[in-house]
Amino acid sequence: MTSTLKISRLTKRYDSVEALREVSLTLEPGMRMALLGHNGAGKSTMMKIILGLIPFDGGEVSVCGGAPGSAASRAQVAYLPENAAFHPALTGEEQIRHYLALRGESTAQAGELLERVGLGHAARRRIGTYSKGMRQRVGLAQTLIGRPRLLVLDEPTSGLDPVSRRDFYALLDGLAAEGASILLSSHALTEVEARTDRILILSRGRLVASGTLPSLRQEAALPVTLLVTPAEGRAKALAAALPGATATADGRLRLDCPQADKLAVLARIVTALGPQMADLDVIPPSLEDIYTNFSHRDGS
Ligand SMILES: Nc1ncnc2c1ncn2[C@@H]1O[C@H](COP(=O)(O)OP(=O)(O)OP(=O)(O)O)[C@@H](O)[C@H]1O
Repeated sequence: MTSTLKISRLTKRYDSVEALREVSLTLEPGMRMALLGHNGAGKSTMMKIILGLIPFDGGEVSVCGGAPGSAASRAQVAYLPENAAFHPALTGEEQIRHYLALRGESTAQAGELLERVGLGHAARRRIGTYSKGMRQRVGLAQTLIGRPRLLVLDEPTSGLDPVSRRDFYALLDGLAAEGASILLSSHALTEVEARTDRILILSRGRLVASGTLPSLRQEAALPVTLLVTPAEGRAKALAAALPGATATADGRLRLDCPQADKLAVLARIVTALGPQMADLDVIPPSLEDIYTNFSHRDGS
């Protein structure tokens, strides 16, 4: 299987700023990858290099088998900038027809593309009357032109409401299922946690973590939280039996334990204290916890 994107030991400097330092990653067909990092971590720089918009200083980059910015790779890559700007006087359909013409594609597909992103009903309205979410969908429709193999999306859901975000990710899921690779940057960790397959964390230009969520959880070795709800009238007895636990505002008991001890601790609690409990929740570390952990390891 040919990787859609292969980057090895990529380094980029802007004068005195080292924006990327020896960053490596591989993106396979059908994979949805999230690029996370603080402001100035190097995410946009990496995207611009992939698109062939700026040169780099060291390492190798192969985009759909070609050099970034080459005609072959450009034909297979789509890009959605964070704040895509469109002509307010054009209708959604006119704008997409324009992009189709630029790409040498049949303009007759405009309606279908807008339908796909949920804008069929507004296709003939001027973009100047669209909401931010609707404009973002025009941008997404534009990225679908020519069935790209790689979609590079810079904070694609910023400013979208929860339902629009869910619809947006559902669309990405469909594209990935058809074999497209997706690289997106985001600061919205909760949605990334649920809707991507691989996570990269950049900090000050260096890749501080990369992998699936379970593998990053393991690597971070953060504790698992057990939340125990006492049975009626058993709160005091339960608190006494769990001396390491702290009381939460909603009357539950919180116990943190190392991931490796989770099953043993659970077995012990359930066997010894089962009748005193009304419920027990096991909460793994969130992507936010993991992100914070790796970012702090880097000293930032
Ligand atoms: N044209 C430029 N000239 C000089 N320095 C630059 C230039 N573009 C980016 N930088 C610097 O390179 C570093 C990485 O910037 P980049 O825009 O890639 O970060 P980012 O992760 O996309 O940040 P954000 O989340 O804020 O969009 C920053 O220190 C930034 O100031």
